Amino acid sequence: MKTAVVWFKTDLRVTDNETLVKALSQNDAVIPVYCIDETHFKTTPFGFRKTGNFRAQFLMESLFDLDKNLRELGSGLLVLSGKPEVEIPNIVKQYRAHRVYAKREVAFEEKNTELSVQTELWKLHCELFTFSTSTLYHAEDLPFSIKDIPDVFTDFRRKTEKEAQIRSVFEKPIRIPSPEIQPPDLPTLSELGFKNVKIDNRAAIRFKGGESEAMKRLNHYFFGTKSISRYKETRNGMVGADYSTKFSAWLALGCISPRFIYQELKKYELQFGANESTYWLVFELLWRDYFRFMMKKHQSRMFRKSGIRNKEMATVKPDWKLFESWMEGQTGNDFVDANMLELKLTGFMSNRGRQNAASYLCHDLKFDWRYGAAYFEQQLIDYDVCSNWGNWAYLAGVGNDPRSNRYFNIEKQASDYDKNKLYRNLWLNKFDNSSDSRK
Ligand SMILES: Cc1cc2nc3c(=O)[nH]c(=O)nc-3n(C[C@H](O)[C@H](O)[C@H](O)COP(=O)(O)OP(=O)(O)OC[C@H]3O[C@@H](n4cnc5c(N)ncnc54)[C@H](O)[C@@H]3O)c2cc1C
Repeated sequence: MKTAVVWFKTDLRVTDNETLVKALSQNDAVIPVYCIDETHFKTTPFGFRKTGNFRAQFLMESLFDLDKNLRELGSGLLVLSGKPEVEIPNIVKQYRAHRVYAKREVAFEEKNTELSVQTELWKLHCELFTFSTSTLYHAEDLPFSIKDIPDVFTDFRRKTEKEAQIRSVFEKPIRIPSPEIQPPDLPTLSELGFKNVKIDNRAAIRFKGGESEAMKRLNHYFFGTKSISRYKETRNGMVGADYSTKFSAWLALGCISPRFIYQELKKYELQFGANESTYWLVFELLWRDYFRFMMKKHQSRMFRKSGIRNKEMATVKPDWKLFESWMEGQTGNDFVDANMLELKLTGFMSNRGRQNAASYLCHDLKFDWRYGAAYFEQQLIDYDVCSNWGNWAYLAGVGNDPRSNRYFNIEKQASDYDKNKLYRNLWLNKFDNSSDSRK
């Protein structure tokens, strides 16, 4: 009897999960496993936690939902805590598994963890099989080798759209043969060292983790409200649930795949018509792909202060009081402050807000951009290593931007995108908006 471990990471779904499907087709039984990696909850060299409470909560909800979905297919999720390079081999030994299947990583730390696990598995004569499962276009289908991918997005997009095809999705398995798996005992936020998350009733959306919630959000945005047909005009908005898709948090943890979104988008277009807005979502998902491919191409250079351009940025000696005022939304610039408060109190900020808040830190305060990226890493509910560090480097002027200085004139941005101060008034008023805490 051939038994394999499926090691879930940021692919917390059963639909369109090639890793799971391949493990099922090549083995008699599989053991779905998630390891709560202790390093993900440590403090980084920049002084922030790698994961903050909003994402921790979202992760636990996603694991709960994945277990439920796996159980409906006859299996369940085995949840471990510790170091993957210790915990995954232990499970392999316990179940005498001969293979481990997992998502393929591209970023520096994640890749190192993957390699450490692989090294330990080799000692047990167990092989690690990995699959690229998080992009719209598969890396192998691109019209360039990774090292030749253009460093300018438009060049990448045009050629890719012209010459590559998007693969179809992997259907959800019908049944998962597994040994009996006890329901997981997920840690509470306080066990992970966090206070309970408080819901601010001004939050654009109540993000709840898991594939089931991701599907609900997609159906709401596409077929329920048809908001997708207006996306191109509304996507720069800042107030409310439906100015943009809000798919990011579910995409970041892999509760939904970009190819599944694409498949549903095509269904929607057949039924209700295609327009510039429906296309624009593909355009944005291509940005997401792009930062992942850039990470694969440039690796640890994506995290350097001088970035992939090896460009020295003129920064000032760190003034931590100033940095704190930025984090706390107390710089005195009302547009930046409103955005930073939204991030602090909800774990989310619009794309327009992120661009302005990042530009302000890099170009107005002349702060080392990596501190901003590290704070976002802690704080964002939708943190994705490639999208976060890639966008930050881009805005700091050391990344993939062909323009030499992407400076945002914040006053102009505020009057263009928040003309009637609706957004600023929402976040800068003084009364307490936090409501009940959730368990
Ligand atoms: C400084 C900075 C940091 C960022 N950090 C992250 C991050 O950690 N995680 C993350 O998912 N996005 C990040 N983004 C990109 C973008 O701001 C968010 O994806 C978006 O605001 C999420 O809201 P949405 O899902 O409603 O987006 P929508 O406008 O509905 O876009 C749909 C999807 O397209 C993708 N997308 C859109 N814009 C971008 C972009 N510029 N780069 C990469 N993907 C994009 C996202 O997956 C998003 O969910 C960052 C942008 C900036 C400027």
